[in-house]
Amino acid sequence: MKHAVQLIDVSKVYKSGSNEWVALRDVNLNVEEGEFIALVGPSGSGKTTMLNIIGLMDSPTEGHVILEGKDVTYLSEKEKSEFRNKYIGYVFQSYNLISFLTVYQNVELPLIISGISKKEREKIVEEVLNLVPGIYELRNKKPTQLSGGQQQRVAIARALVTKPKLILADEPTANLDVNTGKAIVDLFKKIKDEMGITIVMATHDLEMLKNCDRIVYIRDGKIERIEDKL
Ligand SMILES: Nc1ncnc2c1ncn2[C@@H]1O[C@H](COP(=O)(O)OP(=O)(O)OP(=O)(O)O)[C@@H](O)[C@H]1O
Repeated sequence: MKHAVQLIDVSKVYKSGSNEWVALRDVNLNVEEGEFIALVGPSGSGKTTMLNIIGLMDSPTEGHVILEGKDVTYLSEKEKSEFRNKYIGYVFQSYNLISFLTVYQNVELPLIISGISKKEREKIVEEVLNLVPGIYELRNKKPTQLSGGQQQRVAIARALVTKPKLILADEPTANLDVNTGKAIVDLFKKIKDEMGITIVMATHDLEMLKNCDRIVYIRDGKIERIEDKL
């Protein structure tokens, strides 16, 4: 099976003045296409740094990032941004929706950035609003009028609208109560099983962990162990 993501000897050192902080050290990881990987580790262990490096939002200090079989470590900022728009969807803990845009406009935005025509955008946004349960009827509302679970479903719709091959998610259920969180877990299950999208997610949510394929335990910037789920 083809690898969706490969990290080869990846290290990340943050420098501020004369201080250095090693956030990742010699990380090696292969993620297969269609796989759901959960990153688990204590606060400050390097999960977000790893997601940012896989998502081309941050560069490694050493090592290589291979996405879709292509070494993307040294692409220019413009090339990285094109790659991100085409290939990757992001879901954050705090939803990161734009407050002055409606649900519809939030979901539409990545398509505007990708230069898709208005007619085509209408078709795709309609499709995605129907694909994610319970948000079509909210399409004219603003994010502040929605519950946390509804906002997260809109954020997931926004991540799906460009038909990414990879979804990166950082603690997507951390701000939600158990029942609302379960709807998000079901949605990620659907994204994996029905859409075949590769998922890499930092999470401590037990319901989410039940649905992933492998759990990668991270401590002090290193992969401590990888657990296969049966
Ligand atoms: N821009 C930065 N500059 C300096 N240090 C940073 C920066 N970003 C992260 N770090 C440090 O790198 C380490 C790893 O941070 P990271 O956010 O990846 O951890 P995490 O596992 O995602 O933690 P949490 O679960 O709390 O979000 C932390 O010690 C953090 O303080």
